[in-house]
Amino acid sequence: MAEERSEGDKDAGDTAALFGKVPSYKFKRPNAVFRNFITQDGSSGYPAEANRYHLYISYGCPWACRCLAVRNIKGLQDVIGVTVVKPVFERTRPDLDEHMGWAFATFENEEPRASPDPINNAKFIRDLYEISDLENSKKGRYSVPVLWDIKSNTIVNNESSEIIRIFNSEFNHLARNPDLNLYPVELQASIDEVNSWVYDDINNGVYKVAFSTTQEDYDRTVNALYAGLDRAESLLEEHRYLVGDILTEADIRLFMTLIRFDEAYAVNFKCNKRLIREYPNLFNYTKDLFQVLCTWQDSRVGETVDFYHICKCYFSNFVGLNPYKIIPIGSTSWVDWSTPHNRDRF
Ligand SMILES: N[C@@H](CCC(=O)N[C@@H](CS)C(=O)NCC(=O)O)C(=O)O
Repeated sequence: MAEERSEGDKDAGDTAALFGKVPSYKFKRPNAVFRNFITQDGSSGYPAEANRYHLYISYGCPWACRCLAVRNIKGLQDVIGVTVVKPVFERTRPDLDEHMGWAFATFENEEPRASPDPINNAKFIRDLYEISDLENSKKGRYSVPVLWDIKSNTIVNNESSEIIRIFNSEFNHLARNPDLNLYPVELQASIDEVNSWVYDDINNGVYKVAFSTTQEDYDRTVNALYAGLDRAESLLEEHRYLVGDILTEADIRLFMTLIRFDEAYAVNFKCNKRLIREYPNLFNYTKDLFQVLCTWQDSRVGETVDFYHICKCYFSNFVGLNPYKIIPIGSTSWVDWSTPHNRDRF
């Protein structure tokens, strides 16, 4: 069930490139460490049970939001709980080291839509990694999403591409939408193929652009990003979704990058050759996805998009890119993702 080559495995590397410091080397996304699977039959040691697992996310993070979107669209809201962290990093061990990371709200309403941790009463995502595996956690990357097993008190998986597959296939006996299959067998090869270039050029591509430290690197990565967007634009000329006419995980994965693009990536990440709202197909597709996901069986995936969290997260946490943490005025006020689109012509 795992992706043969998971995204985390592809780009092993250093963590300082991600946040805070200005890196002097090429951007590499570090490996996710926890890679266990939950299975319906329990054969993996982690059986799919209601209210046993908990998902920790940030609304800023596109990787975490894909997990939230799949959990919602499958109708697992009453089966898998969710806690949202605050959008801005904090010092996690002020007396010990310099680490800045995801923090839980200390009380309800401290920050809109962020909450205290109801499961572990942790203060930081870092605490969850240290409870699970202190030695490995010393490598120092404490990312979201985190899928937590309440019963054995550990992180089960922190790789979004795997968590969405777990939610898609392993909880069907508990899901409100068991028949929705975002990774059907007959489309798996096509989905994998699309995921591969969408990940390299677009999902992860925007980060490669942002963390380029030479003009040469920037030129190369930004050209790859726009080649990827152009490729998606022309695919969407022929079909409603990326892999034909049915919604798959490939769409949810692309959507989470597109919806952040004009606000965050075009500005803070220097991805400004063309905005998503200037691409006829990508713009309408993003609206379509937003609307389909919002209304599908009350999945309320639209609630996974929170521009307050997105802007606070992107403009505050990448200190090397935006040292004064100014949040630019942006355009969310005029882009209404719920306005008509032309995608139902297919
Ligand atoms: N491979 C991971 C990547 C997740 C990831 O990069 N999350 C970022 C937020 S967008 C994070 O939590 N970074 C915090 C840190 O690295 O300390 C996945 O797809 O699940």
